[in-house]
Amino acid sequence: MTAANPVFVALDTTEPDSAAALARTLTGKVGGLKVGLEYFTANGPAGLSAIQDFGLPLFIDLKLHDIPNTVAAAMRSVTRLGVSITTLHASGGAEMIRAAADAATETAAKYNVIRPQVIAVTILTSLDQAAAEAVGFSGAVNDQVRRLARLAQENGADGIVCSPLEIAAVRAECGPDFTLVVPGIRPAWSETGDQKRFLTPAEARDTGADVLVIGRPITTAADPAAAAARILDELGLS
Ligand SMILES: O=c1ccn([C@@H]2O[C@H](COP(=O)(O)O)[C@@H](O)[C@H]2O)c(=O)[nH]1
Repeated sequence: MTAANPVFVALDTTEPDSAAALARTLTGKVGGLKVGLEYFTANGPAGLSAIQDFGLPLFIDLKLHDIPNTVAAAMRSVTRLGVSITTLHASGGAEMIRAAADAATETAAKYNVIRPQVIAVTILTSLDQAAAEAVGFSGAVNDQVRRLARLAQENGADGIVCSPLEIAAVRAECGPDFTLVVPGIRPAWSETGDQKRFLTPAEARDTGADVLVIGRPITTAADPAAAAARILDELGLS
């Protein structure tokens, strides 16, 4: 039996037609679709209609970060969209994470919709050690990510976003059932761009990532379907 495809493609565009075209061409080659701030601020919830008929789980990466009351209210709205995964920032604190997780649970039950996995972003993969220190994360990034992962887990988050470099530390801290969503994925043949903490798809998967978030190596390739197929091949899933 073929293992489940862990690749969620990041459809970072403002255009529903472009997102739908990519989703169409990548169906069968990716395990899920992710849209984030770029898409959601341009199109709102209505924009999801362009990508929800491909039979693939949807991940809305909103990285909520505000006071608990505000984030809980936003999480109620996100939950009603019926998506599989959504995000908030772990640095919003224990009370904020707990309020969001509870809001997702209550809203899913009330409207009989799928409860999204509530996933806490630890330290953005675009930050290297120096940049993380400059925003106040003192000490090794690895240790700070592990600390935030524990905070998220203790307050009801289903998992975290971390870079591939922290997977082993977080697994050791949080156990096998905590979902690790991992961007900062760069095949050896792709450009790194603004990602500072990255590994290849196979390295990240083999270290224990559950979800591999991959955008530009696929979406800006001359042939996105071929790029996705090449990644699947490297993962031994083709
Ligand atoms: O720490 C984080 C959190 C989220 N992301 C998101 O993942 C994708 C990565 O896209 P690439 O084109 O493969 O770099 C993008 O949507 C980010 O918003 C992240 O990269 N790092």
